[in-house]
Amino acid sequence: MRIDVVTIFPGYLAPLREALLGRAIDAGLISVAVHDLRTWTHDVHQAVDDAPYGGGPGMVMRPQVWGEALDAVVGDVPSGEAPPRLIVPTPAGRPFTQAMAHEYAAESRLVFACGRYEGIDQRVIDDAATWMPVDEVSIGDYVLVGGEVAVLAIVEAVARLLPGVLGNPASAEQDSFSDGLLEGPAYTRPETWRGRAVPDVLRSGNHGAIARWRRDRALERTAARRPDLLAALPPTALDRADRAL
Ligand SMILES: CN1CCN(Cc2ccc(Cn3ccc4ccc(-c5n[nH]c(N)c5C#N)cc43)cc2)CC1
Repeated sequence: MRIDVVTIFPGYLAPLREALLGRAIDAGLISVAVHDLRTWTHDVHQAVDDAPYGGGPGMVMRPQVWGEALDAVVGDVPSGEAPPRLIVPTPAGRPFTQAMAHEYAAESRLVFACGRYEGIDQRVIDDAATWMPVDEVSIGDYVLVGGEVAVLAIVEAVARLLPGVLGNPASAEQDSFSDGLLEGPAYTRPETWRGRAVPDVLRSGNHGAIARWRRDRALERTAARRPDLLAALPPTALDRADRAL
């Protein structure tokens, strides 16, 4: 997978080259190119923002700079080849979900536009949508200062789903949300730590009992922390034992 990121703060994306993602890049599983938006300014101040039409606080990112940047970064899409998907993080975006991470993992190329200030002139998104799929997404109901942190989160969520990136593919298969529930508590050695023992069932070797215990803890945690996920489960998702909990 090829990933391009356009931002006025390239250094914000440095963590993409660390650890697991860094190894995936070194292994050639993904390529990441980070582009400084100011490359496409033509004035001495390298201005990327201007006052909002209609008034209001803050500044809006200028369409001319973004238009030239996306034209250059996306480039000419060879005929017959699918254009990349453009992902624009924004507080007003569609909630980013694990299901979307799987959709994006199936793409051969993703381009990310990192806004700052009050966001990017809407005409940039509208123009881009005439020649490539565009998703305006949000990583959560809280307010950040720009799109870079969201790109780090989205790229990590997508890259870990790519074959060969995770050492243990089973981890991705047993993700939280993969069965619609939050995962339950996890334990490792020592058996007792600060007077707290690991639940006996986990040391019993009884795999059926362990699976049941884990399912029960996942259901309890989901009911307590994310009742919306429980309500969204199809009726067939809960068996008799689940309902007895
Ligand atoms: C008067 N009001 C009018 C509404 N604005 C709304 C607003 C507009 C931009 C910004 C800053 N910003 C700029 C680009 C950008 C991209 C993503 C995100 C982002 N935040 N939270 C997420 N989950 C995000 C994601 N993904 C924030 C961004 C903050 C708040 C506030 C002031």
